[in-house]
Amino acid sequence: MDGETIMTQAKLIDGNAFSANLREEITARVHEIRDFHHVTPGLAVVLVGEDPASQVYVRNKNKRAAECGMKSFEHVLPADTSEHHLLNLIEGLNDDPEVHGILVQLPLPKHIDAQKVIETIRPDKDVDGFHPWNVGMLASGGIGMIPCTPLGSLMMLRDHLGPLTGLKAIVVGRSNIVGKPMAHLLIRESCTVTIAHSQTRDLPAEVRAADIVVAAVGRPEMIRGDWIKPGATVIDVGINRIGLPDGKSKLVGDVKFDEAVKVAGAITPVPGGVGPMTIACLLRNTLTAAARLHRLDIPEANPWN
Ligand SMILES: NC(=O)C1=CN([C@@H]2O[C@H](COP(=O)(O)OP(=O)(O)OC[C@H]3O[C@@H](n4cnc5c(N)ncnc54)[C@H](OP(=O)(O)O)[C@@H]3O)[C@@H](O)[C@H]2O)C=CC1
Ligand SMILES: Nc1nc(=O)c2c([nH]1)NC[C@@H]1CN(c3ccc(C(=O)N[C@@H](CCC(=O)O)C(=O)O)cc3)C=[N+]21
Ligand SMILES: [Mg+2]
Repeated sequence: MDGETIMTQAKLIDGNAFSANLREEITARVHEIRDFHHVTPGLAVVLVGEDPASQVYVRNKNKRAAECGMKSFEHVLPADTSEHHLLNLIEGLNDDPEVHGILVQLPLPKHIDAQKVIETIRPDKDVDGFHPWNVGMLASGGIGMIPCTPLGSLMMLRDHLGPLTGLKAIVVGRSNIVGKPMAHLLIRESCTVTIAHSQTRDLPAEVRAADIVVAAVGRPEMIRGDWIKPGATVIDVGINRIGLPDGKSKLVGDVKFDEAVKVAGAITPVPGGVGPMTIACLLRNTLTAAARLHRLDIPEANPWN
């Protein structure tokens, strides 16, 4: 390297470390409500079909739930499960006093109407925050369940940047599970928010204007280093498994990390960024649901409502 080249390196936002702290706080609260109120938060995870990636997430969730002292209930159903059967299962979980949080892993097989499934979950047990009641609460400023991935992303942004007031943010992706709720959270934080998607004209120029970039596209390494404004904060939500020439595979985000890390002020890695925060926020939402269902007056872990 010649002496005149100034090499900068973005700060890595460590989702593993942040989520470990959050889980520690959650564990303390779980023990507290177990000892003082005799309530053990319970999370039910429903997986339909045998998508191997989903199975990994479900295993992670169960493991982390147990570490935090929560109960977890796993329902793995075959891919040809009928919609009727799935709705009945959810109604049972809605009525089960041991279950405080219900998560149905998406995507669902095509013969099942995912929206109908989401609308069947009791809003106060909807720890994903996908039920229209919770969507509306977030959009209109009420207190509902905040979707886990956007919440985890916001916690990392606030930890790194402090107040986000007045910053220009772009969310690339407009899905109901990541892009739209993320945009709502950033509006609530008084950012000036752009939402980009597949029909956006000149995406690189839109990204270049932003102080905060949230990438939730599902296209491996699509966002390049020279799209990033120098010093910007980059949250890479993408989880893409790509094949390598040697036949193995690895996880990459939606941002070309090796390029972006030289331009950004801070960036989340994949893995070890948003993914672990998503799981920690799921447990946080389950604790919150248990406290609300039992009308317990306990402080929330890392409150953002
Ligand atoms: N870390 C975590 O915990 C989680 C990670 N993920 C990951 O995040 C990524 C996004 O997930 P999700 O929101 O469910 O994905 P979806 O496929 O539901 O949405 C993708 C969005 O990206 C937009 N898009 C697609 N191609 C382009 C393009 N070329 N330029 C601009 N925008 C584009 C789509 O636009 P349009 O609407 O026009 O089609 C759409 O709005 C995935 O990699 C997923 O695996 C998801 C959930 C949790
Ligand atoms: N109803 C529903 N809610 C979801 O929140 C939901 C969903 N369906 N369907 C699938 C996506 C994806 N998702 C992830 C969660 C954790 C990691 C995670 O823990 N990732 C780790 C490790 C990943 C690995 O090594 O495989 C990391 O990025 O470091 C990733 C992805 C939740 N999703
Ligand atoms: Mg999707």
